[in-house]
Amino acid sequence: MPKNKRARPSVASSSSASAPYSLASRNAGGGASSGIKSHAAATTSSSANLVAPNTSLGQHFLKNPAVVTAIVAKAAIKPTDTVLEIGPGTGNMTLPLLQQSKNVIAIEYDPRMIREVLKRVESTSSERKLRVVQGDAIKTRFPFFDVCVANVPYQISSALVFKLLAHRPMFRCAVMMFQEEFALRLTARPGEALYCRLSVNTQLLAKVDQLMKVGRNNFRPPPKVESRVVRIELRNPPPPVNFTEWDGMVRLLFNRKNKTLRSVLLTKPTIRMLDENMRTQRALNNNNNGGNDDHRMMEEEDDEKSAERIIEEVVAMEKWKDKRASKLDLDDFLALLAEFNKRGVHFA
Ligand SMILES: C[S@@+](CC[C@H](N)C(=O)[O-])C[C@H]1O[C@@H](n2cnc3c(N)ncnc32)[C@H](O)[C@@H]1O
Repeated sequence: MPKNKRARPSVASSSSASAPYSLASRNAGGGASSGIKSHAAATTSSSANLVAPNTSLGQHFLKNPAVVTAIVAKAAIKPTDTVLEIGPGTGNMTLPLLQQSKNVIAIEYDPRMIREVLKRVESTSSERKLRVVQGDAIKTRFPFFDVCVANVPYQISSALVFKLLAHRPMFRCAVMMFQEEFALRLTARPGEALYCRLSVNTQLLAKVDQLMKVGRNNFRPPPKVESRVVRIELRNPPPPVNFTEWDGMVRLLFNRKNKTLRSVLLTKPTIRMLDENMRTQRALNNNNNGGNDDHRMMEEEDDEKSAERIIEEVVAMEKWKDKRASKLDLDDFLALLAEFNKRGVHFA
């Protein structure tokens, strides 16, 4: 796996995090509506692109206008849309996004970049449509948006995907650039080498499409790895599953994805953790169902069994015997979780 050398930025001080910047507010009342420059010209000739990139912040700017145009087209932005852009940098993608949308809210960590992107819209018809928030996108509360577009440092990819999967209200889609291997993990299928916890969690909550490959030389400076653009659309309605518990189970099973379920689940620490969860769950059930005799009888039967015995029973079933996480699909994981829950075993 290619290692990304860029470090995640340290968190901005709370006083500076999430501070909105807007030329519109600084310049209210002034400025002609000259319209933004053609994007090709803006990308290749803007002084913004002369700002020294800080690669420790993942600053690899898209320098090929054709790629920018293709990404913006894939986002299918409507004139009524609010677009959330993560990491606008010098604004190479921000400008065409502004042209197509009602407004753009951009979250950028580096104040130098914020100055550049604001400079590029100053005195244009887009000026009032742009709001830039300074902060770490992972720690900043997202505003309402219809479409998210992002070309971010690859080391925040995972946190960003999980943040988007959990975001409500649901948005129409997110079009995101990722390191190639990360993008392929999002859509990996059972049995493929890249199939992992990220794959099943993402596919449980969203539909992901691979849109295009983007070579290293489309960036300034070129990153060490190839990139891909994907579209993420949240499943609506979301699946009826407790995600914390689902992720608890999936995380355990993918720790050693090529081992049998039996050998992954029947370890001392796992049994201890599941026994603890069972005790908590039983205590809660007893409180909640104090007057329900049928339920109490079922609980008493379950009470006799330890997590270890229940795991033994489940992994011995024909459906789960000798199975490994690396070969199970979403329906298998859902069925496995339901089987454990039915027997009182919980993963969170
Ligand atoms: C790969 S550059 C992309 C810039 C621009 N979108 C483009 O395509 O040319 C990533 C941008 O994200 C910003 N950034 C890095 N970490 C960030 C974070 N945690 N939150 C918000 N922005 C971040 C960087 O400063 C940089 O401007």
